[in-house]
Amino acid sequence: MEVPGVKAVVFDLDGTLVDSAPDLHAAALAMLAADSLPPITFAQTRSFIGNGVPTLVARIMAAVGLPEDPDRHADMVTAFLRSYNAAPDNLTTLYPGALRTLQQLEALGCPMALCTNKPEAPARAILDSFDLSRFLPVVIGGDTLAVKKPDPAPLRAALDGLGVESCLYVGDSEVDAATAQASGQPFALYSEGYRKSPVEQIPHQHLFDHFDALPGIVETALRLPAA
Ligand SMILES: O=C(O)COP(=O)(O)O
Ligand SMILES: [Mg+2]
Repeated sequence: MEVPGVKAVVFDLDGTLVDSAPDLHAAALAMLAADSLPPITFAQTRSFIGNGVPTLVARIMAAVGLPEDPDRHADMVTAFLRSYNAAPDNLTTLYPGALRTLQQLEALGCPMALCTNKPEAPARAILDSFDLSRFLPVVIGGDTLAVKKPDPAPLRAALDGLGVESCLYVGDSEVDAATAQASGQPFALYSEGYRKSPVEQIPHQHLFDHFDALPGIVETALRLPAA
């Protein structure tokens, strides 16, 4: 494939390749029940996803009326991860066409990586469980570096891992758009994930609502002049 433009594709995970909200919600409910706290709704959990587990837990604590308390927060993050890491792929599903798209991009010789705010261990477990690890040799999780998205460092680390300078970043959220912008990389927005704002309000260069559209977008992006 001619690649005078961007050199690779980097994917977000939650709300992009996989619909993981049901397992995140199950872990949230287990964490709350263990502390005899009231449950939150699935819609609440879904709306709290995007900035990593510590922020997810802080948002859950606020939603059930707990005051800010760093020690309790640390304990609840531990409880959340104990439960989540035990079964991160139980209720999680791949979005339609995602596997086929990865296969097509691999056939085109396109290097690919993962850059997620989910901690690296459950992110890798989910990739293994769906047999996706073979497509994504580089995985940067929310705890891989000292900073998370929207800091540009995780996406830059993914590029370094692939040995390329530019990519199309594919994600579902405001955080992903800000990460791409901060890194100076073009962004493809998947509209069916966990975004909170209308798509018009999320900066993007490409937009798709089904993975079948992504290979065509990637071919176009790879031929554009580098960002
Ligand atoms: O764990 C999160 O909060 C979000 O993860 P993501 O970066 O894969 O969307
Ligand atoms: Mg996401």
